[in-house]
Amino acid sequence: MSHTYDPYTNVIDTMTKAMEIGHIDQSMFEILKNPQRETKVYLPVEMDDGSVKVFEGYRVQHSNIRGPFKGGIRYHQDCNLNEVKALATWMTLKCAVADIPYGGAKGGIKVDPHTLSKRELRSLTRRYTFAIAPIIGSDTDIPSPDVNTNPQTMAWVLDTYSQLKGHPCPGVVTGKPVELAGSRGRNFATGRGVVISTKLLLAREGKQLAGTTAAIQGMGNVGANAARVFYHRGVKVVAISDISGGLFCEDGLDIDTISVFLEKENALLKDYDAPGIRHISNEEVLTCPCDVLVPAAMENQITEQNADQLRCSYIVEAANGPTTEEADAILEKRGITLIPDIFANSGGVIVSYFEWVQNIQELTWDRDQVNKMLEKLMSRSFQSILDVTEECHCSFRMAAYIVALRKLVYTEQIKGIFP
Ligand SMILES: NC(=O)C1=CN([C@@H]2O[C@H](COP(=O)(O)OP(=O)(O)OC[C@H]3O[C@@H](n4cnc5c(N)ncnc54)[C@H](O)[C@@H]3O)[C@@H](O)[C@H]2O)C=CC1
Ligand SMILES: O=C(O)CCC(=O)C(=O)O
Repeated sequence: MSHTYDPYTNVIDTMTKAMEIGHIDQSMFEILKNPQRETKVYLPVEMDDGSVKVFEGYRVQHSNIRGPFKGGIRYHQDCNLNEVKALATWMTLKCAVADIPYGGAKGGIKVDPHTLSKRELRSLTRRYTFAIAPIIGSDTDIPSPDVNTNPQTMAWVLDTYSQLKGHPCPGVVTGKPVELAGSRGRNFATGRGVVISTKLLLAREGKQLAGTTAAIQGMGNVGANAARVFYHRGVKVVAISDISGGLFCEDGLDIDTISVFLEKENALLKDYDAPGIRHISNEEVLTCPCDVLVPAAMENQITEQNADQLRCSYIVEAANGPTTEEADAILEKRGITLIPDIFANSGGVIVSYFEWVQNIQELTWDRDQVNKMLEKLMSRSFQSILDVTEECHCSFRMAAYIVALRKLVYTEQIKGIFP
């Protein structure tokens, strides 16, 4: 039966199932069911025409059981508290799966940033930073980019926060420009991690990246960088899309040329053309024939409405929460193997961790060192997920949740919350 999609219900239901399958102490669940803190702020901004507009913003701090709160900031017209709660919860689970010493948080502002000038966007970001400044900091809560935010946004957050404190505070955000103490490799990291996840999955089945076909929904930071790394590793990227629609080419798209086109301001795929390319809808990108489907846009894209029509063998979730619970069940029945978001897109937060470590130690690592360490950490956490699929005879999603929940429960127990 179809119902209104609620990402927070999705994550809580999935956690509930994982607690049962993984035989995890249920008493802990009451703690993880609710975020530790939900902050809602109202942000007045003077617009370019002299009027004043008030925007709604959020920062949800789900858990700091395993370390400081950590997670991105999203600007989107549909952003709301429930979505941010789900995203914050996924961060807690993701950092536990990756085995990095962070908890989970997420922030957002309900705004379509494409309707604002650069000055308005900067004012809004500064207002938001002032509003959440009392609850963020290098050892408390460390934001980073997410949908419609980027290194420029992080530079504004960093500058505002540092002015408030009266000294440079590079460790307060990650995903900063390299010139402002950002890490080499962070911008590519989530996309690179998606490719590492795909490689690990295929290797387990005796297959290789080269020669595989992929379709990617969303050509932003994550999707576009995954597409580039795939392309350079010999993957045939047959379909891609952005908010304006999709492109398809059976022989594989020229991702380098398309990437150059997308770097122009306000570039949209609907305006791209080249011989042999067919313009298709966003829905068709999801259902086109390919080996690996990579949803890299928003939540709620693979649903009970289209799960039956997918023509891929594997799904690698680059976005957070792209698959609904109902769709998950259909995919499992159909034998489509899915690598879940809390592992597949963990490359971003893993390299954020490296950035923070470099900031604290006042060191800089080179790109090779970052990429090597990223691959090492992801291989290690993939193995821990694989072990649980074998122990509990469950899907990769269930196994990843079990890995995370066991660590969270154990940490809580050794800290001594329970008698
Ligand atoms: N930026 C990061 O480091 C990380 C991002 N993620 C997740 O990855 C996903 C994408 O994030 P970013 O690439 O950073 O965002 P972005 O803002 O850079 O790009 C989003 C892309 O998706 C497209 N898009 C938006 N709605 C769409 C729709 N309905 N259909 C098709 N395309 C659509 C946009 O046109 C754009 O190409 C989100 O779920 C985010 O939470 C996860 C981990 C880290
Ligand atoms: O890099 C980070 O801190 C987190 C990125 C993020 O928001 C995510 O993984 O969903």
